[in-house]
Amino acid sequence: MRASLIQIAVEEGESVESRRRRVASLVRDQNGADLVVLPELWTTGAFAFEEFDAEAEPLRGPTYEAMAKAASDAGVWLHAGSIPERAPDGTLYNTSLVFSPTGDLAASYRKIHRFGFDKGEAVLMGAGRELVTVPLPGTTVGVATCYDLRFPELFRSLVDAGAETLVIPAGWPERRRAHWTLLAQARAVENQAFVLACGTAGTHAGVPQAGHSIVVDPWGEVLAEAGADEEILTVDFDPGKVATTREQFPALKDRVLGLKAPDRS
Ligand SMILES: NC(=O)CCC(=O)C(=O)O
Repeated sequence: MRASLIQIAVEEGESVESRRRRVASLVRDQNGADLVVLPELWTTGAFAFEEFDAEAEPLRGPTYEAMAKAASDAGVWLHAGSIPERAPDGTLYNTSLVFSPTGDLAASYRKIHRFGFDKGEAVLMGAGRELVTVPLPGTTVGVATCYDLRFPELFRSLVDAGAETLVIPAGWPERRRAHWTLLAQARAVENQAFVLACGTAGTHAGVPQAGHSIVVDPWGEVLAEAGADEEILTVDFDPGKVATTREQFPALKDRVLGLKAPDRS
């Protein structure tokens, strides 16, 4: 299976409309890939909180239209990263879109863990509540977004739902780059799954982005890692390695569930 992670530079000098056209063209160029992955909130930038409201779109808005067409032009599965979605009731969500090679929407995922504590995304956007897996030929993809990477129980639930390849669009800052690579490897090792994590490059809203998109195999080996700038990271991997790793080192079967601390009251 060939995956291309498009690590887009999100800079303030470029309009959303021209970035959308540019990204559609980059996706169309990936017609030899099976799966193409884009980062989180690449239209606005994940830290451009002030832009979320003005740039929010309905699920089937301009980014949906452009990405559906790009996926079908290239004939690829496309995880189109996420958009600031405005739901019919007016609530904003950080929503990922996954398209099939015919340009049909295969899945959408509203980010569950919102970043910002008492500001930014955490107060401006609603939280998703649903796990999302997508069956692709040869592997089942589990979907999560950026800050979700810090919550291992989400990934374990995705694995319980059948996920073998974990795809994580992000807008991760340079300041916490060490966490990004460490957590991507941890999620791969503990879940014996591929991790494809695609971040942004550039600086927006004064926050330099980490880049360093990364692909990790179920044994925790880094198959490919991008640098800091805009880059297309292409990797060939064998999805069958998930089954062989889980058979040869069956740690997932040794889970002990339902543990409780003794009641000392
Ligand atoms: N957009 C995000 O979710 C940022 C997450 C982040 O910066 C972190 O977890 O650290």
